[in-house]
Amino acid sequence: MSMHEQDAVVHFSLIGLPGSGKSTIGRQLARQWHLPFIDSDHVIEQRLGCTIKQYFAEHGEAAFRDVEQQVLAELLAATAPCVLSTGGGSVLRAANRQALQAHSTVFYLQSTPEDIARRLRNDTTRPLMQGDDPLQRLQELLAVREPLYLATAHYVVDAARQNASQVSRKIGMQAELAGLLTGQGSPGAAGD
Ligand SMILES: Nc1ncnc2c1ncn2[C@@H]1O[C@H](COP(=O)(O)OP(=O)(O)OP(=O)(O)O)[C@@H](O)[C@H]1O
Ligand SMILES: O=C(O)C1=C[C@@H](O)[C@@H](O)[C@H](O)C1
Ligand SMILES: [Mg+2]
Repeated sequence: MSMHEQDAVVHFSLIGLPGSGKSTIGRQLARQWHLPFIDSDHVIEQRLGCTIKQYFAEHGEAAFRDVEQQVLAELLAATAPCVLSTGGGSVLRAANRQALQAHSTVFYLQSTPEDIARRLRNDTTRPLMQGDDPLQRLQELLAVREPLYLATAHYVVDAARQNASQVSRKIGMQAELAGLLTGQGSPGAAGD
């Protein structure tokens, strides 16, 4: 889909595997671009009144995906532009893929399971990462999701073996080159 097919209010959204840096980099971009930062996982937890991990344990993944779809639709329909970091599984539902593409410029943070597993080796918060073999889990997730991330993204960003600031800078340059930042304040002015 080309940019002119999108609605007038265009958010910037980040998609990618759990641990690929969506929340970290989204926060940095929002600061650079003087836009509000919204993390859909955070909004979901506020709405649920518990952590996503607890909700998964009590209600299962399908119930979580229903809430996620509802929250994403609401956030993407909002009239003020923002930087939106999504949950790692946001692309699993076609309705989410369509909403993300139609209402935002989508950046896929493409990383490797090896990189992410190293980064998350001490993490205990991500429900899908708590098995015996997180690397294998990430490889399985990538096999299912990579085609969906690629089909949803307007831009694919190589985020492997680079720190978050490097990735943010790269996205900033890409957005500037593509003329996506008109009216968004001065990119890079806030530093990173
Ligand atoms: N490019 C990077 N290089 C090194 N560490 C990073 C990078 N991006 C993020 N991190 C670190 O990796 C961890 C996971 O990052 P983050 O929480 O931003 O991922 P996420 O994509 O939002 O994950 P989730 O889908 O589970 O919400 C954090 O500790 C963060 O500081
Ligand atoms: O990859 C996933 O399916 C998930 C990633 C997190 O961001 C959360 O949205 C939740 O833990 C599910
Ligand atoms: Mg996150």
